[in-house]
Amino acid sequence: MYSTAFLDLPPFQSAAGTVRLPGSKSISNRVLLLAGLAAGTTVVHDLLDSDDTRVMLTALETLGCTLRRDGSALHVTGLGGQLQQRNAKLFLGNAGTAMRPLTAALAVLAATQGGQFELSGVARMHERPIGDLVDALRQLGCPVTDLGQPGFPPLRVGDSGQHALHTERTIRVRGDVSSQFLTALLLALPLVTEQGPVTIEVDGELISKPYIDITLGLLARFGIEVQRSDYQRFVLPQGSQYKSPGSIHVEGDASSASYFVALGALAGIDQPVRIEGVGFDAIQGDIRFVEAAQAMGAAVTGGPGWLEVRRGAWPLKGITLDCNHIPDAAMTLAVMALYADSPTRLNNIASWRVKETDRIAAMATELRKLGATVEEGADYIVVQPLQHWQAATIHTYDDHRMAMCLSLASLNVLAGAQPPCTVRIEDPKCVAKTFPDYFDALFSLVEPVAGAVPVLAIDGPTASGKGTLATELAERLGYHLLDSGALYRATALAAKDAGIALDDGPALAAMAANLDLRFTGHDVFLNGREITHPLRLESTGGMASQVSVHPEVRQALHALQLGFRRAPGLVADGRDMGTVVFPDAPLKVFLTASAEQRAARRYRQLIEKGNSANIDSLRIDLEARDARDKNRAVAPLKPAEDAELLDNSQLSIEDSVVQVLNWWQQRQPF
Ligand SMILES: O=C(O)C1=C[C@@H](OP(=O)(O)O)[C@@H](O)[C@H](O)C1
Ligand SMILES: C=C(OP(=O)(O)O)C(=O)O
Repeated sequence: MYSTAFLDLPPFQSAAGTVRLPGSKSISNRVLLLAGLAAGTTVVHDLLDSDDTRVMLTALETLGCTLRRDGSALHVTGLGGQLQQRNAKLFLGNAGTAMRPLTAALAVLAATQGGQFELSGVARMHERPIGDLVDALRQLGCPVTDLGQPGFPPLRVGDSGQHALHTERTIRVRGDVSSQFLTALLLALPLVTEQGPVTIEVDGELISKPYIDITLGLLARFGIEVQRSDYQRFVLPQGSQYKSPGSIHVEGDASSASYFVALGALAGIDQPVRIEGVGFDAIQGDIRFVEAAQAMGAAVTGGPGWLEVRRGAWPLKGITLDCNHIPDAAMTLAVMALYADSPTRLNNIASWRVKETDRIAAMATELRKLGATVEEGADYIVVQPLQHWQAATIHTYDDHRMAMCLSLASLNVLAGAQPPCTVRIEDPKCVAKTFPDYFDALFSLVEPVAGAVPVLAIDGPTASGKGTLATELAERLGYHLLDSGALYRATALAAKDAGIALDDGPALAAMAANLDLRFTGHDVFLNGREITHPLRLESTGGMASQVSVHPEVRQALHALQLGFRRAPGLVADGRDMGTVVFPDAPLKVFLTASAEQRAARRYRQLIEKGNSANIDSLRIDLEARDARDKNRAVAPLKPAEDAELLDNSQLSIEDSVVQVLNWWQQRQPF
């Protein structure tokens, strides 16, 4: 996951390959609640692991459910309808699928068994309506107290007393703000069917109907057959009991699939984008996003549990569509619309305004930053095709779908953007709500425009602090890191293992070309053996300096180094990154510090690690190494002509990082 302040997406020109989707949020949280209410153990396979499911899991544990992980399966032992905790405070983040159903279930349990629960979330959750559900629960006789603004969380359900509920009454619930209120009642009211059937009627036109089908389908898996008349009247039979199906599989998230369906439609030019985990047999209504994408031109094939998407019509075709049945996935159409030949109008999407953010306003604002012409109304949005693209910083409003949708703007070169534009996504970690690894999945499929993956080259002499600076920069930018010195050090260690003399250039080069080197986080493996510690030894550094004087060795490692240049970008640390390996790097920094300072730093490092050291001999070694690096025939250590010089003798690490990030920012088009 990218926890950076922003993530710059370089322009991409094609996409191909396979993505395996994380589990459906809507199914995961329903299954968790049903398993938590049922008696016995339910084994849940392929559960979504994200912010929204984590808040549900924490809530269930707080309430006394037992959770046990077993590989990719989760064993949930439920309450069997009996409260174990009568008092708890639950924090539910911004998960509508946790807040609404838990409110209903706990309101009913607290009222009938005596208890009191407080449910709260993030600030935005406290702006998302829940009043229609609260009204329905009050009709039933459940005590519900507004702890903030009436009609919005936080709420207290129950008052510790026991109450007879009016289950004989028809419970009326409005359905035109969110279908989750009806879902919440359907999931909770089987708890009170002992005396007779319970009837729910919907007031107003129900929105997002396919989500009710998910609810009814999963209730059926847990042994409860709801009788439904249209989407208007629902009867829970007398004596309904949650019966665990024993084990249950969560299909991949169909809303998350929409980004990759769009990717295939835009950029699956020679090869398709294959999506695994969700297919035409999906129980999620958002699978019908595929029809909308096809109407815009996508070429889609599929079967049970898979889809393959290629570019069909190009440019895409503008469409007018009532999107009420696919409220979440429809956002993706708004970005696809930029690549169309005519305007796209998405109708009946008023619910966008009460989701993670006001999505109609947010979408219009951010698409306009890219240069688009957008018209918004109370319940619709019209997006014009985009000809004159602008690089933009996209604000994401803590809305996962804003981040994922707008990432598709990075394919602008396909719509003729000249030059192709970088798209900056602010707060990329907001995707953690439903798809923590979204950007990794995206990067595994897309091919950047040639030369468009940016490199930030940091060169400098030994002990100048390059490694620390480069690591920190890579972390702040979300970029890959190339510690090119480590390649030379590993070559030296491999030579030692193989008994190759350090002055035998050709033999060293032959070996370096086939180096079996693996970087895993901070650990390094050579031929399967961990070399993280030996790699850092002073003696290894000395050998590396000898190995690196051979032109053949440098040549052999060149290709290996170029391979590190992958999306979204690279911070390359070494001695010839800016001069030889990445001469087109948009920013080259030559880092220095006085020999005295560098010797002192190295001395402190060694002493801290419990090694003995002599500062004078360290300084002599360091100066000898500088001389060797500066005077070697091939790729001598020197600043590139266009390098920024940074002497960090008197700077803290943070000062240096800020300085380099400022230079980096000056080179951005934003
Ligand atoms: O029941 C569900 O799982 C959901 C219903 C939809 O909400 P609305 O009914 O509020 O449109 C959808 O937007 C949300 O992401 C998930
Ligand atoms: C509306 C959404 O979430 P929630 O389940 O919180 O309503 C969404 O995921 O797009």
